[in-house]
Amino acid sequence: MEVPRSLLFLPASNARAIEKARTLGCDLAVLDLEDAVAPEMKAEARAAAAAAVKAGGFRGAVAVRVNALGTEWGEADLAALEGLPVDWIVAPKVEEPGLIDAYDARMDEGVRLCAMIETPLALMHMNAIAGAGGPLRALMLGVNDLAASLGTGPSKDREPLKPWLAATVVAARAHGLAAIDGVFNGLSDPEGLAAECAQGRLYGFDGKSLIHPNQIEAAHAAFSPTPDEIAEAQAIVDAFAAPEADGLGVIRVAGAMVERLHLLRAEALLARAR
Ligand SMILES: CC(C)(COP(=O)(O)OP(=O)(O)OC[C@H]1O[C@@H](n2cnc3c(N)ncnc32)[C@H](O)[C@@H]1OP(=O)(O)O)[C@@H](O)C(=O)NCCC(=O)NCCSC(=O)C[C@H](O)C(=O)O
Ligand SMILES: [Mg+2]
Repeated sequence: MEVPRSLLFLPASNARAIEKARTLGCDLAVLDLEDAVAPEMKAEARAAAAAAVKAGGFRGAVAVRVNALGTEWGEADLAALEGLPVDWIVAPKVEEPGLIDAYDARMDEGVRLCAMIETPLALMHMNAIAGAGGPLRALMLGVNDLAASLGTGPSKDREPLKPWLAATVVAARAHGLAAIDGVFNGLSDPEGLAAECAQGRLYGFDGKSLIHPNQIEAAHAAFSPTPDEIAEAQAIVDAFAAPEADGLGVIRVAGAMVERLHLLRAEALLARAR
């Protein structure tokens, strides 16, 4: 599975943004039907998202964030995507593992599901949600809704959200899912964005959700393996491939102890770099 590094949200009601998204290098364009679309525009946005997915032309993969099942729009959003070449469906505010089955029953075979974790109840149920199986392939933290529902105060480095950044990565890793970091709301704060992308990578996230085209490059810089990481991983692979490493579980590489678990990690990093 290709894990996206950059997931660019755009309101499906914004035709110009859809056109623009087709020209951009984001790994995944997420046509939003939920919070970026006003209630009176929901039906129009749904039709626009379906038409855009059908027409294609995106450089990367394409997703639709539907309204939650249980809202007055959720069922119709999913029905409108039936038979269309959508790569991912993003499900907002998932709070119960049973919901994953409900999405599964309404999704075409082969379409991947990304569950958004953005409420206190979701945090409490995260292990069960992540382990629900079916089409679920990723967890995405919804930091705006989460901060609002937790009542956290403003903080430069996301101090109050740190336990939940880590918990999301833990739940994703425990069940073999991709972990996607939340959005950065600043539109003209490249340093803040770079710092937050780096923080997400440090916590173990695979990619970041974005809100503006000018955020794509920072996500790619943070979530792609660096030349140093590639060189280090290649050195580990080469060292274990050497005849003298035959039958050894632990060796010395560049002055450090390296075990076979590091070999697996190095191989995964090289695969991601390719
Ligand atoms: C935030 C914005 C409303 C800002 O829009 P605007 O001021 O119009 O941006 P610019 O003038 O700088 O735009 C320059 C050009 O780029 C295009 N554009 C802008 N944003 C996007 C985008 N997201 N995707 C594609 N293209 C975009 C403009 O059309 C201009 O194009 P052109 O005229 O051809 O030069 C706007 O950026 C925006 O709507 N962003 C997305 C908002 C969104 O989808 N929000 C929902 C998800 S975020 C969230 O809440 C996650 C989660 O649920 C949580 O709880 O945390
Ligand atoms: Mg949200």
